[in-house]
Amino acid sequence: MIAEPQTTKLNRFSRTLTQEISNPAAKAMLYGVGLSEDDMQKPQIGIASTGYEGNTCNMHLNGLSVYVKQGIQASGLVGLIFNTIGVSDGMTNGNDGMRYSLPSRDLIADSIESVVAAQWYDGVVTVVGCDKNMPGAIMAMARLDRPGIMVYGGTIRSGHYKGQKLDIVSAFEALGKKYANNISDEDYEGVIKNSIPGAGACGGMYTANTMASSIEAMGLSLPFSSSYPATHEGKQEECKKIGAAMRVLLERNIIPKDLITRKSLENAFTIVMALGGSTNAVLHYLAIARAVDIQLTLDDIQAISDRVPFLADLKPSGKYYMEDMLAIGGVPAVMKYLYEQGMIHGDCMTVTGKTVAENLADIPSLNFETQQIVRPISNPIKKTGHIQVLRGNLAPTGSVAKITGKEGLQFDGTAKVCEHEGEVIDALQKGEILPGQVVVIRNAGPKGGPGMSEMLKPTSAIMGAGLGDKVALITDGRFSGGTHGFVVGHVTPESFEGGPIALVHNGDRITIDATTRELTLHISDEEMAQRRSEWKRPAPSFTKGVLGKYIRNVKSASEGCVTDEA
Ligand SMILES: CC[C@H](C)C(=O)C(=O)O
Ligand SMILES: [Mg+2]
Repeated sequence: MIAEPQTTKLNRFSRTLTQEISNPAAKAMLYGVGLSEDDMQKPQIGIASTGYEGNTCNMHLNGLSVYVKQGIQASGLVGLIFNTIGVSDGMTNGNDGMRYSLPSRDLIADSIESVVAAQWYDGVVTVVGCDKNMPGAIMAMARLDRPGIMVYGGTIRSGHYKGQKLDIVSAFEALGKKYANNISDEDYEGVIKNSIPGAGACGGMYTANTMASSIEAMGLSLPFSSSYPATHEGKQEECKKIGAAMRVLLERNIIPKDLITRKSLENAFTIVMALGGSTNAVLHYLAIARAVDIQLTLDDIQAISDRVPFLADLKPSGKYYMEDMLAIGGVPAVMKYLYEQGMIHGDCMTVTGKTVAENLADIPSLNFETQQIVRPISNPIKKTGHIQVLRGNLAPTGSVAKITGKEGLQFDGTAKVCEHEGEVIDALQKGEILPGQVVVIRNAGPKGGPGMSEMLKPTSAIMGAGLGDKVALITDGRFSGGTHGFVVGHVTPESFEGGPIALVHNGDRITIDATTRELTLHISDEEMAQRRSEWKRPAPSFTKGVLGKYIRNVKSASEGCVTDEA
């Protein structure tokens, strides 16, 4: 019941609290937090920050949220900051804290959805940094039928030590070097002390930068959001512009569901492929698509990989950092190039209120004479995408490989089974990981882990030990964006569900073939059936708390590990 005259149509949701006579206590509380009578007529925007002090990816986000709020207030809207959680992937990779990383994506989504819906905000701005923040924020925005914009906290600057540039992966790979006696104690400490110089998300084309770049391509953040480093003044300017953009979205009632379409998801994945992004993008876009009821499948992602070349010489497998991208025109320049090549759909709407093509109109083109980071399509790093969906008797419902071609396209080897990622480290220290082996890490899936941990520690240790092109690795866990080498993750069904990965024995022959897209365990069907009849489902390692709840709810990696579906 509207009791007071309606002065604006933009407060579609908040007017329930500010205009309806039946919610006097809510209005009283809004006066209590400092709103004026004038403010009661204005649309209210929730500003969700995943800021916290303990993670470099997130340590500056509460500060950025204040700039967002300033821009929102300046645009005649009310901005109200709230916080939600984040888990540091950099700090949890290689330890049991990692079990909480992927579950944190859904916790973030659920908490943003809860606050925005319960508090009747008319729009939402998410200010996010570490890996799971971005997909979590977008999943929440997708569920909420009101305008939303994501602000990425920005990439970190590179660290420096003895004339070399460093990032977080340098610290992980230093461990492999230490095991292989390839680094002095002084340099080991030097790398650790100098890898991370301050605020910003991990600096290569790792998961945070992958998600930020592709979400920008999908149209859910302002152009350049993924390219301004965390400490660049452009980042603060972007925050201040959010208010004006939000006003346009409110006036035209453009909501994330209008922006997340099959075409814009294709744009997102085109950027993931061209830039050599993280395999985690597969999980996250499957989940984002499901949030808007688009049936995106692994085969759709493979189809994009088949037509989009891998072009960018960015870390982990390449030379450059995300901080280097701004100087060549950032993600918009890459998008423009791909748009001109017919690889990006220009007619998708974005949070600027303009289409992709309109946003790109004034963007300078990539200059292939002056920059070496992004190659032309005529001279790609790899003709097709580095992310490949493999199936076969070892992954009947799919797996996701990261194959840049640098280590070849086929690997034939013998299984070295590790029941936990820690066993890889032990085996490396004992010199038991040998050229020609396929390291199999199981019990690492969404239910079995639980939480489908990233295997950055073992893959970095293998790299650091100089075995990157001699050993392959398969797992029902997933990979950090920092992982490179011959690796296959997301093997489904996972071992906890009795997937064939649970039935591999030491010494079995395994073939990984990115040309036929097959993952094969060379045993007979009879032998497979025999082993299956002897297999017993393990007891879940948690029955209560977040992880117990996760084990009961999470879907397979091939379904994006969503937790909100029956
Ligand atoms: C360097 C890797 C980072 C910590 C990560 O977790 C990812 O990219 O997924
Ligand atoms: Mg990660």
